[in-house]
Amino acid sequence: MSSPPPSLDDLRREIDEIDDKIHDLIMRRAQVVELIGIAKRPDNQIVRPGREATILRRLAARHTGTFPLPVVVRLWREMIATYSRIQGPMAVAVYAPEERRGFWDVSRDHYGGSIPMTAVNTPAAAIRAVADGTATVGVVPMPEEDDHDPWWRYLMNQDPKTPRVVASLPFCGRGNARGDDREALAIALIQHERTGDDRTLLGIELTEDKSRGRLKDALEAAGLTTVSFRSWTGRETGGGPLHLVEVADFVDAKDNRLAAFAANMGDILLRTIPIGGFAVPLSHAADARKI
Ligand SMILES: C=C(O[C@@H]1C=C(C(=O)O)C=C[C@H]1O)C(=O)O
Repeated sequence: MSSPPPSLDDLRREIDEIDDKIHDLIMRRAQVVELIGIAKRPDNQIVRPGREATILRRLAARHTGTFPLPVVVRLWREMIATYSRIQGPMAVAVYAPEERRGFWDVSRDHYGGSIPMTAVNTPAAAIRAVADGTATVGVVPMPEEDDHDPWWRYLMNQDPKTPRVVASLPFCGRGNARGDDREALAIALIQHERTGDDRTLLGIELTEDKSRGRLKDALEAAGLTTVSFRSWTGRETGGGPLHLVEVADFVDAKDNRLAAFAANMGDILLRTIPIGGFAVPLSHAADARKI
C-alpha cells in the first residue's frame, strides 16, 4: 500500500526546516567571509570578480530542477556583494542617465540592493569616481561602435592608479531591467584575474590609419583570437588612431603574445595596453542553454 501524500501542514513544516538551514548557512558564511577578510590583508582587495565568476560557474554546472538558474545567480550576486561589504566599505558609481536607467538595474542586480550606489551622467564621471576613490566600482556601457567620445581611451594609461575593466554585467541574463541597454562593464582599481574562460580588452594606438584586417592578422599571427573591434580616430590629443580589441583569453602586459604582436606591427604601433578584461558571463558561455 502506498503511503498517503504529505499534508499541507507537513510540507510547510519541511519548508520551515529548510529555511532554518538556509538561514544558518547564510550566517555561517558571513563568519567565514570575516576570516577571509583577515586572511586577505594586507592587500585586502575586498572585491575579487574572478573568484566570484568561478563560484557562479561552479554552481551553474551543478544546477538542476525547476528553479531558474538566473535567479540562483541573482541570489548569489546579492549575497556576494553583501559579503564583500562585510570586509570593508564599498560603493558603486553607475553610468545611468535618465534615458539609460537599464544600467542602474543591471548594476543593482549585480552589486545588490544594500551597497551605496550613485548614478552619474557620463562614463568619464564613473571613471573619475573610481580613480579618486569615491567609488570602489564603476559601471560603464559596453563599448559601442559609433561612440564619438569613447570612455575606454581614458584607461589607455600605464599609471597603476588607472582603473581597469574587471567584470562584465550581467553575469546571467538581464531579467526585467528597464530599456534596451544590454551589457555593461565594471571597472575598479584592481587587476583583472585569470579564471579559465576570459576576455581581455587591448587598447592599441597606431601612428596612422590601418585597416582592422591588418590589425586582426597581426594579432592572430601572434596567437591572439580577436572577438570584436572598436575604433576612434578623434585626434584632439594629438595621438594616432586608437583601437579597442577584445581578445578571447586572459592577457596581461607581460604576455609574450603582445611582444609578438608588436614585432608583427613594426613602427606603426605606438603602444598596446591591456585595459583589463572579464570572466566570460554565463549568458555567453556554452551553458547558456540552461538559462
Ligand atoms: C570572500 C571573498 O571576498 C569577496 C566575497 C566573495 C564571496 O562572498 O564569496 C567572493 C569574492 C570576493 O569578491 C573572497 O575573496 O574569497
